[in-house]
Amino acid sequence: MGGASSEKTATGYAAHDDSGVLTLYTYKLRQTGPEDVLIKVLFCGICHTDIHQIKNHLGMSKYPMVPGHEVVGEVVEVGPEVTRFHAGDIVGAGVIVGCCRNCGPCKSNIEQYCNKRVWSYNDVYPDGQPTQGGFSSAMTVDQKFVVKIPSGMAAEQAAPLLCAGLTVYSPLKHFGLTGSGLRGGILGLGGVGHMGVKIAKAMGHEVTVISSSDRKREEAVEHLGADKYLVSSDEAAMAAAADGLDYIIDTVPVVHPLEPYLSLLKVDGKIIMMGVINQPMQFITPMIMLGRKSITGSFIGSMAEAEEMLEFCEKKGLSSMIEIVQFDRINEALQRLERNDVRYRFVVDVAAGSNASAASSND
Ligand SMILES: NC(=O)C1=CN([C@@H]2O[C@H](COP(=O)(O)OP(=O)(O)OC[C@H]3O[C@@H](n4cnc5c(N)ncnc54)[C@H](OP(=O)(O)O)[C@@H]3O)[C@@H](O)[C@H]2O)C=CC1
Ligand SMILES: O=C/C=C/c1ccc(O)c(O)c1
Ligand SMILES: [Zn+2]
Ligand SMILES: [Zn+2]
Repeated sequence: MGGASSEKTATGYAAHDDSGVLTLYTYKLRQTGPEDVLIKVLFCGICHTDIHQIKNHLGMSKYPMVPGHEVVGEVVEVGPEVTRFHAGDIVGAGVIVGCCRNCGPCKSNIEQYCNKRVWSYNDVYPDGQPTQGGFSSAMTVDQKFVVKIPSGMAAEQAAPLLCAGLTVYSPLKHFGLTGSGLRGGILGLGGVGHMGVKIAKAMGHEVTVISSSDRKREEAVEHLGADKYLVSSDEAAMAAAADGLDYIIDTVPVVHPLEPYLSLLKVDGKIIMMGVINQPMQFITPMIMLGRKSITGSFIGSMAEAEEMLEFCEKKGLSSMIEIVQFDRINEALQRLERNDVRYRFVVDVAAGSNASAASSND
């Protein structure tokens, strides 16, 4: 590996079109700037958003695209103005790698809501260079968007916390839903949903999983600690559970009716939409008026919340439930995730499958 100014390359798995298939791709890494951290990727979780982006569900995909935004790696080089990280540190990076630093959200430390946010992939830096994500041997990330992984946490277990964990922690904090004794619902028991169960339980909530099938019942109760399990098509069970929940975290990634879930909320209850759904959704207004209910949304979390969430998980001994995937089996994992066949997050073992050392330098 060369010095901070040498040109480096990384090798990752990239989508080249919307077919869903990733193939190996070598590209130029952004130069390690004064505030940048060069990370050798160790593990990267696979989020359903990666499928949305690879398959162009949002109509904004640019190829070649190296996805992956639940990144854990080892710092191998830092720019001269980096104060918070050193070579050898185990760190994480997530969905956002840049923001304007001047707007209202940036000044309020909720930079995920900056309109000039830079996404970790499928985006460009202000200089026009494409961003590429964590299904790759290396990433260069501004120190503002890097977090330290607590020393007691296994790197592979930490990866899903950087998107899935943060995505549930942030709205629970923001909407004041942290008190013990609250009754929470988790709609859709996938990567985000399973972290929802774990984090809500750790906050002392009574947690109901609402799933599309009975297949995950035993695991949800026995392994994740859910208190109740509802199958959304079981009309009698849904009716019996009406008016019982303070909030529902809705992680379903496709269009679905909202009325059955609004019915489960108490007066003043909230449904917090997480799924990225690029089609209109419907509800009739009495469903929210007659109960002062809210339909709201939330987008990942801030870097400050990411640090807080990692501390919370460390303190409570929380980790994710994962299936490790070899780097060259990434396409199989993507197909299984799309078929709803994962318990509960795939994490790609990037370092074991990267021939390239972190980043190759050509000087
Ligand atoms: N707002 C934000 O900041 C973030 C948004 N997201 C978005 O949240 C959504 C969920 O992400 P993630 O948890 O990674 O996804 P997963 O695929 O891991 O989980 C989604 C769950 O939804 C349920 N489901 C119902 N219908 C379908 C369907 N047709 N296809 C697949 N799943 C279905 C399944 O649960 P069950 O079997 O229990 O029914 C499934 O496990 C995605 O749209 C993702 O883009 C993700 C991270 C951050
Ligand atoms: O997985 C994290 C990203 C979530 C996301 C939310 C909203 C949106 O428009 C996206 O493109 C991604
Ligand atoms: Zn994600
Ligand atoms: Zn901003």
